[in-house]
Amino acid sequence: MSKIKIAIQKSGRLNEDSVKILKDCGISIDNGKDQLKAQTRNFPMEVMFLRNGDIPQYLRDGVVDIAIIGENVLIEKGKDISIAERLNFSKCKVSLAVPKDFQYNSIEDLDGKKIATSYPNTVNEYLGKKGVKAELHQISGSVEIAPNIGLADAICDIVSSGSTLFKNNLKEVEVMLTSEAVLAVSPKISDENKRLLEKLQFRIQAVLKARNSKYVLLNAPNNKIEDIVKILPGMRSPTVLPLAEKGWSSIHTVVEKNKFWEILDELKAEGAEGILVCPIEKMVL
Ligand SMILES: Nc1ncnc2c1ncn2[C@@H]1O[C@H](COP(=O)(O)OP(=O)(O)OP(=O)(O)O)[C@@H](O)[C@H]1O
Ligand SMILES: O=P(O)(O)OC[C@H]1O[C@H](OP(=O)(O)OP(=O)(O)O)[C@H](O)[C@@H]1O
Ligand SMILES: [Mg+2]
Repeated sequence: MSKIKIAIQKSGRLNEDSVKILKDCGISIDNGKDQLKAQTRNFPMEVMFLRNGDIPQYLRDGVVDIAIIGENVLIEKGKDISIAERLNFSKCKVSLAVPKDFQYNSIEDLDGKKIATSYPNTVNEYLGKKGVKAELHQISGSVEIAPNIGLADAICDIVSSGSTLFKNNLKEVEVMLTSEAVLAVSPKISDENKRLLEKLQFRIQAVLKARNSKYVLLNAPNNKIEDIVKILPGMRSPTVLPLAEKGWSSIHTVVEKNKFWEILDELKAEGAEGILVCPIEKMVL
């Protein structure tokens, strides 16, 4: 039987969440630590632990069938590689930044300047579109230090909380792109492994929907059910069950995680009591 080969980052920002999402899909990796390759239980899959930056080439060559990778890396050097799922973790921006005292008004201010970056293609494309010419210095890490040691006038790198920029006395002036972890697919994947990919995608979607939802249970007097049901969304519609106490019911439904607090206030105003909010493990619509 065929096995689908997946690449995940060996160590770094994506590693832990990549292992976690596979685990939540019921796929556990056998002794992954310090190995280049590992087998899995419960799914015909082989895991390769690779550097994030090397993964586009492995996908292109068909050495691996699929990979969990930062979208920014695909934009930089894997535009020919397709994305099957967006995974909603490792969210970040790729931005241009300059020293705080740089009088920055527009992108034209970078014309003729030196920019240090690990993302030369992304910067060149962005500047090209704006008609700006700059001199690029490609470095592979600690990019934010470059202006302070006189290597460059500006930088382009990943920004998340902004604390690395802050610590290096820099300010973000242009957001070139936003990124998150994605499931990418080799153009050389076989038909047999495409079917395994579909199975995996089905599981990932169930996990992501569940992560984004809460199961809500509450009690309400029967004369309030209609008003409460109007507030509540549901997968089809909320479940209403009678309580042992006459005149009262229990209402159950699924609510989107980021809408939950708002709905809670409305529910209380309508007389809901004993509200419980529970995590959902998997969700199939
Ligand atoms: N501060 C951050 N916050 C959120 N996501 C980030 C952050 N830094 C990086 N990422 C995302 O995680 C990916 C991996 O980053 P990480 O720094 O672990 O590896 P790397 O040095 O880019 O790659 P390699 O595995 O090739 O050494 C990045 O491509 C980006 O998508
Ligand atoms: O806006 P922030 O929240 O500060 O995050 C941004 C920083 O995070 C990443 O580096 P990382 O910590 O992965 O170190 P690395 O340079 O060794 O990859 C990135 O290269 C930035 O330097
Ligand atoms: Mg990094």
